Amino acid sequence: MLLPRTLRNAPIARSLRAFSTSTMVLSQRFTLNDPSLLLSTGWINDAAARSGAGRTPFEVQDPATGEVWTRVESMDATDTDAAIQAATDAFPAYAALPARTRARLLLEFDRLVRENKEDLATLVVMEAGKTLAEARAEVDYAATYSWIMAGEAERIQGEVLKANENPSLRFFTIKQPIGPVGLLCPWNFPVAIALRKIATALAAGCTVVIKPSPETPTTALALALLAQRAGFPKGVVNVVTVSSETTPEVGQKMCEDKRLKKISFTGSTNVGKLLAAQSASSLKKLTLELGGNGSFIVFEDADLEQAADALVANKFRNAGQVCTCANRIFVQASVIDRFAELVKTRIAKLNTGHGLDSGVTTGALTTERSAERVVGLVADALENGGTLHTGGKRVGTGFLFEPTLITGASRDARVYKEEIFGPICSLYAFESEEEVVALANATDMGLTNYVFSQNIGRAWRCYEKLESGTVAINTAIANAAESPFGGIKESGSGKEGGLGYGVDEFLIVKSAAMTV
Ligand SMILES: O=CCCC(=O)O
Repeated sequence: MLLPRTLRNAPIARSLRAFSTSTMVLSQRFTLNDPSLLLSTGWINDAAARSGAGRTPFEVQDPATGEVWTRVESMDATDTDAAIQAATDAFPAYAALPARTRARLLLEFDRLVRENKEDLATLVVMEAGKTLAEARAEVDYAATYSWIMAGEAERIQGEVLKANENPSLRFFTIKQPIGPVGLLCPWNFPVAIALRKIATALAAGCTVVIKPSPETPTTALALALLAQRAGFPKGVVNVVTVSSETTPEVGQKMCEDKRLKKISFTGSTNVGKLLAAQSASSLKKLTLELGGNGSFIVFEDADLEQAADALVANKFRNAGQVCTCANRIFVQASVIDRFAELVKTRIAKLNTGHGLDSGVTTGALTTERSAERVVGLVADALENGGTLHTGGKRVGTGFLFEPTLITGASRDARVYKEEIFGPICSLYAFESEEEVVALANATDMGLTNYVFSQNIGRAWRCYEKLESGTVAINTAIANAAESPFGGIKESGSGKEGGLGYGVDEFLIVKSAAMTV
């Protein structure tokens, strides 16, 4: 790989520094092929950072058991200031690298992510509670972004325009990296969403300050270390690890600090609104991937077996903690009983447990808070007329919850109105296409909707009329790196991934005029 001379030898020396940092592994449940990937402090200027205030590290729990398995240093607004300065200092030189150099660095980063797939997947299981199969799939999915963004780095181009009413005037545009950026990452896809944001920013020529969730700091740190080993220059990738106590001050600092030119956030709509308010003082550009309350619509002319397979795959993936998970499941009245039976049969084959144990198909909710919330949602659905067909209870000592099927809950139930973010399927009957489109659109959210029908005209009409960033037709898969992903209404603004869309979020367009 042809890198500038200053970049070529740097990774080895810097990696040695990383190895010398102490990590705390408190679990016998797993081993890593490369134990140096597990870091316990934040990451600033290509070195493990120690918080100056000497605070007690925060605990990271294994969601399947509730046990603490590692501790990570809790950083605050002062540490964030240092991380922002590192990204600011590194920006001019990084932004000036040729696009092909950035592409090569990204390809090496991509190779290292794939090479370390097993370790990254193991960390995902331990911090997020997924099954190993889901965690491996997440790393594969993550790497589709590092791969595609390497190509995107080379495709950033401007245009030449002729002024139609003035033949002697020409206009040009160039696209330039927006500057150092803040990436606020969620716990439900700690590798995929982080890498999607990191790779896109790096492709554009931006330097980054990453704030992972308190639940899932170790994978973000491992990604930073791999970025360093790939040869990204010092200060280009920085990570501020936060406890739940320091999260608010660090988020606010990142939004208000004028050195960061953009925030990309994935998380809840409420937090997205708060970050938007905090970013107002610096009029920071925002990409917000927020909550959903998507519909999964099954018409009587659908292939019901296919729809049931898709629903179970969609709804119980990551224990239902996916922003694109179906929330309100509308089934045409003539087939709802049969469909419920098909879903129940499939749920009976699921096995909830620790993600590293064999035979487990459904992992844990990531936090105690989520598990308790899901308990409350089921109780509320039953109080609002719902019938419980299967599931409905917590199991084990951690945050495991049985895959659950409810029918007949009213539209007053919280499972209808709120984003469930847990393993609950709640089915509602509808009569006509017009009715179900109106019901699906009667929400402030607009992320993803699903339509199952063999009638191509009907599927197309729904695609056009449903108010969401994405409509998936006869499939449970709503997203891929090639497709622009992002919500409308209160599900957010801006796009991630896609050809040109995601990277444009990290670029400014500068125009020029010239007389010829
Ligand atoms: O939670 C949201 C994940 C969305 C996706 O990347 O498919």
